[in-house]
Amino acid sequence: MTKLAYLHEPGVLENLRSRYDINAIYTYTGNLLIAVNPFRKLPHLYDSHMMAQYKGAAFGELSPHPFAVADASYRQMMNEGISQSILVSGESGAGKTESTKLLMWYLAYMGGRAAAEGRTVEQQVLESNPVLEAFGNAKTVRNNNSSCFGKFVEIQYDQSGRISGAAIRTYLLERSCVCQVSDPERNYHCFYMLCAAPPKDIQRYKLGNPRTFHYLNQSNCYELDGVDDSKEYIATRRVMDIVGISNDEQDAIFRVVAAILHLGNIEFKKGKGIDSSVPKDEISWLHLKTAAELLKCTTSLIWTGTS
Ligand SMILES: Nc1ncnc2c1ncn2[C@@H]1O[C@H](COP(=O)(O)OP(=O)(O)OP(=O)(O)O)[C@@H](O)[C@H]1O
Repeated sequence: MTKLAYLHEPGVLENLRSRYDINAIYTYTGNLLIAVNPFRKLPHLYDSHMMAQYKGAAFGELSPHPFAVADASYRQMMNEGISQSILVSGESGAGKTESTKLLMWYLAYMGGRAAAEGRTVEQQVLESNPVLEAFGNAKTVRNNNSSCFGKFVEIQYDQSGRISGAAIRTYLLERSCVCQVSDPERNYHCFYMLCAAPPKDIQRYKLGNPRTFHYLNQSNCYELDGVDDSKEYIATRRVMDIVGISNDEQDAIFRVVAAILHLGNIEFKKGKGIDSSVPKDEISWLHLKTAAELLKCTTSLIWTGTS
């Protein structure tokens, strides 16, 4: 970009477009990387052969790529011994989540251990994404898998450059989206996954058709193209195992998710006292009791865990 004769907005946009037309979705502006979302799979750009190519290559020597950014930060960390940060920003649907995953893949590849040494930390780092997406992503008008939260991912390395640990901090989860969804958006993925769980779990969490829950039936969108919620539920459970969430904790988490759906179905009417209200009818009472049962179990679990 910096080599353009005229560095103004039309020139920048034209440059991005002409590169995009030849599938060159990445462009450098100095050492900043601009990514234009291709909205289609370009697997040849991200295979292990590509990772090997970028390993140790000087920044700017190869085509612009997130692997090059990750490689430069890894090498700077190793050479100077100080922590590095990569900031990924852009509007909704721009490709931040996908770009972050590519950066994490590369950083895990660089700091990975030999297979014989066990790969749990990197595996946990990479596998944390599906768990975060299950509970923090939803379909919006602009993006079928929109992250409704911010995250700070920290990957820690030892002196020799191997991954020694990781931490993910999430913030700003849009809680208001739980109660209000407008067509054609969808609520957080976890609700639909849980409604599509195997029968024994449906029974355990006292759920059923998503169309019967107020927090889900405000919109007519229940399914996503190419996504099978029942498979996603099984996959999320498996990944929760991998990242070290115990069965009891998983159960507590899904009890809360189910209780939220039941709480959403409680309607109120005016009570006898001033400013008081009571559940409107038998059905509302039933949902209140169910939510209480689900949450009571969760609470007692937390108590046993901390005593
Ligand atoms: N590099 C890429 N290659 C192929 N598809 C991509 C790429 N980047 C993004 N996409 C597609 O665009 C969709 C939206 O991207 P992504 O979820 O990363 O956006 P985002 O910036 O994180 O959005 P939000 O702020 O809403 O969470 C993805 O689900 C994917 O289908």
